Amino acid sequence: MQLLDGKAISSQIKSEIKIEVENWIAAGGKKPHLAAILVGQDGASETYVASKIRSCEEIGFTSTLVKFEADITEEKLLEAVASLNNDADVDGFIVQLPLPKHISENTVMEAVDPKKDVDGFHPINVGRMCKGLPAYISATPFGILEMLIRAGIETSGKHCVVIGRSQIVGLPMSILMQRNEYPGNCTVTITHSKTKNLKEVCQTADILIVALGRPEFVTADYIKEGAVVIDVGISRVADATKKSGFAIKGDVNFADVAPKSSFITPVPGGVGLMTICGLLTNTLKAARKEIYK
Ligand SMILES: NC(=O)C1=CN([C@@H]2O[C@H](COP(=O)(O)OP(=O)(O)OC[C@H]3O[C@@H](n4cnc5c(N)ncnc54)[C@H](OP(=O)(O)O)[C@@H]3O)[C@@H](O)[C@H]2O)C=CC1
Ligand SMILES: Nc1nc(=O)c2c([nH]1)NC[C@@H]1CN(c3ccc(C(=O)N[C@@H](CCC(=O)O)C(=O)O)cc3)C=[N+]21
Repeated sequence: MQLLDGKAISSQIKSEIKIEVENWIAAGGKKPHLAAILVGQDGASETYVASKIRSCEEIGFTSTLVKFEADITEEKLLEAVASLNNDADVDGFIVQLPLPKHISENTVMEAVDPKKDVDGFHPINVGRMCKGLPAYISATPFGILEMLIRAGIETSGKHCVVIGRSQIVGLPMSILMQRNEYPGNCTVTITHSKTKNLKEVCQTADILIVALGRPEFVTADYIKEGAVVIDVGISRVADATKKSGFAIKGDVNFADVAPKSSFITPVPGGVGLMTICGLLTNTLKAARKEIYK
């Protein structure tokens, strides 16, 4: 078993981005500026925001957090989106998901200017990604691809099973893993809550990507000997021994699964840190106008 160490890989990527930023600024470019809108309280989102702000400071980006109470109207939220769209200093921004039930996530995602959509959630970016055109690739799938590349994991001809079909992780991940390029060329199976015999399907995976949002759901009996296991899950679970009162758990029971895997990501210290790198990379691309002029 080899650990896919998100901490080591992400700190390498961040130091590379930091140099890029310094060169960009030395050449007269402006400091990249990433903003986030956070509505209400969600454990995974708060974890993400805290981690993102720290990273922006480390690599020399400006970061802004815009916070609203959970009872904000959709109209007011759309106004906030429009104001970031029109703010010339902001290169890219994200609206943290999930949003409260009374707000349509699709309406909000479509309101974000595709040029500033560093989450890659706007239909234009999703469509361009599907067609293999230059696009912002959502940060988590992007981070996972980067991890596979940096660990030199072979993907061609492998069976990749993805648990979860969400717009933010499962779906884009599945599309990327089947593309005719490295990392990709997998035979992909997308699974979800209506999938029958999930365990048996997972047992045929050479690469298993787990994003369902249930702490420690995947156990050793789901795993083929030697599989690559990518754990995307982030859940806060009550833990009285921690100062914060909670521990962060993935969707994979690490202790159980690790001995059977060839490569495995830990949580924390795995995919989450790579997501941040994906977001920072997209923001640098936005500042340098690499995808859209
Ligand atoms: N590390 C990181 O950077 C990130 C972590 N996350 C974390 O990843 C997890 C998943 O997030 P997200 O994709 O947004 O979650 P969603 O809740 O949007 O999607 C979950 C998916 O899992 C499927 N699912 C739920 N229960 C089961 C089950 N018992 N068996 C099979 N499939 C099931 C759902 O099926 P159906 O479609 O039928 O409902 C759905 O497709 C969460 O813990 C989240 O916090 C998310 C983003 C980034
Ligand atoms: N519009 C939008 N885009 C997202 O990409 C998005 C979102 N909304 N909503 C919430 C989920 C969750 N998510 C995380 C990303 C990184 C960490 C992360 O950095 N985790 C670290 C730190 C954990 C810790 O603080 O201990 C780790 O796993 O090691 C966590 C969670 C992005 N998401």
